[in-house]
Amino acid sequence: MNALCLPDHLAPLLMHIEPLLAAADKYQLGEAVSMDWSGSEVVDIHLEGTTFKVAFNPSESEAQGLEVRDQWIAPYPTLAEMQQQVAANPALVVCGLPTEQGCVDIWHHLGEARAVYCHHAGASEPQRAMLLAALALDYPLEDAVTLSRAHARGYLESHADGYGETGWPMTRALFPRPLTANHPECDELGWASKEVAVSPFATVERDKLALYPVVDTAQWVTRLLDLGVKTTQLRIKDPSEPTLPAQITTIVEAGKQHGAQVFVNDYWQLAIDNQAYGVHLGQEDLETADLAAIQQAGLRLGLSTHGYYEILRAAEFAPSYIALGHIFPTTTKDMPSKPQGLNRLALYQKLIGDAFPTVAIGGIDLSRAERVWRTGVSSVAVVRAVTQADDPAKAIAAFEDILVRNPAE
Ligand SMILES: Cc1ncc(COP(=O)(O)OP(=O)(O)O)c(N)n1
Ligand SMILES: Cc1ncsc1CCOP(=O)(O)O
Ligand SMILES: [Mg+2]
Repeated sequence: MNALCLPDHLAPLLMHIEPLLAAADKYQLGEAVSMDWSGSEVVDIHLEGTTFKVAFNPSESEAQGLEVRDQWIAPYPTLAEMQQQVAANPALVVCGLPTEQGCVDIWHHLGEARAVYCHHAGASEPQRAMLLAALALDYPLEDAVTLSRAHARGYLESHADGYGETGWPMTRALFPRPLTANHPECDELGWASKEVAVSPFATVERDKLALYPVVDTAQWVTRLLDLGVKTTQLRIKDPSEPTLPAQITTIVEAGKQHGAQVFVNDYWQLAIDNQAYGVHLGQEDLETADLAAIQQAGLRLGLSTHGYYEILRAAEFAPSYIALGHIFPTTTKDMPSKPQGLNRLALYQKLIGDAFPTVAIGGIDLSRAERVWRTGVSSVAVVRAVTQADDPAKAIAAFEDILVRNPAE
């Protein structure tokens, strides 16, 4: 069991944290969290044998663990200053930095600062409460910060007009927007972004997007197309594979002949050169791949995500689909993040709604497909469930029987 221990001076947060933990329990969003009192001046969070500390606005002598700055007195520091400070200090978390028209939350990610921005900050105690509850539920910091802003806004709205959300935040409009080059106010705010702005990507045909096998040879792709699969991906992880360019040429041609949506994983330049149907990229590719070139060449773009912040960040680039993973444990790929599980998946799907098609991936087999499909995702991507099936044709047919959308939906 995880534990969240509050110091006495934060006792007023209890009335906000308890309903959040109750909601997390109801939606089964993670391990149960027990509440306790901290012997120190700061918050202690115990997760699977590790403990870390969170301090709000600590003085230099108190600083230990995460240092959350959320109280601001004019004149406020500039966003550019705070971006630099957070980039240099992995422990610093900036919440609700006031700007001319809103507020910014900033945290450290691999030597850089990342941020979300919105026009209305919401209420501060619910914001702190969600930050702590989400950390105790083992959400990564970026998701805890993002959720905490959404909850702060939902809480305030619910008290202003009775229509907001006091429980777990679900409505996209409450969530802040990541500051990327695609945010219209990015330059005006003085946020230095590494990516370039890009127009929306070409769309996919949703009715061809139910089963999405991901395979590692062109031979597999052509075999799947012959079996009637309408969406698939070539995922060869060795960039020095000598047959890579030829395999990409083969699958692009085969996809066209079959009227299928064939994606190329990773190799966006070869995908453009071959006028592929689409390319699938990961989060780390967003800063290095030439997204504008992919978009201008008319290729579809699928993006991997692993939580709230990454979903919102991916949405800023208006991709052709958003992949959500990994849902269950997998042996196909080493994953730095934890499996999301079906309940978190259902909430991500609700957040995205109809804005983008979604693809669930990771550890999905025939026994789990129906429960995944019921969350409302647009597609189910599988590796082993097809490539290691005794009879892949039979497995594909069985998936297709499950992945059927009711026409009324
Ligand atoms: C449909 C789909 N979803 C997720 C992934 C994973 O992409 P990525 O995070 O870039 O990791 P690699 O596949 O490159 O190892 C995917 N390929 N397809
Ligand atoms: C490529 C990838 N990205 C996230 S999980 C995964 C592998 C999924 O493989 P499997 O369906 O065999 O678990
Ligand atoms: Mg990749």
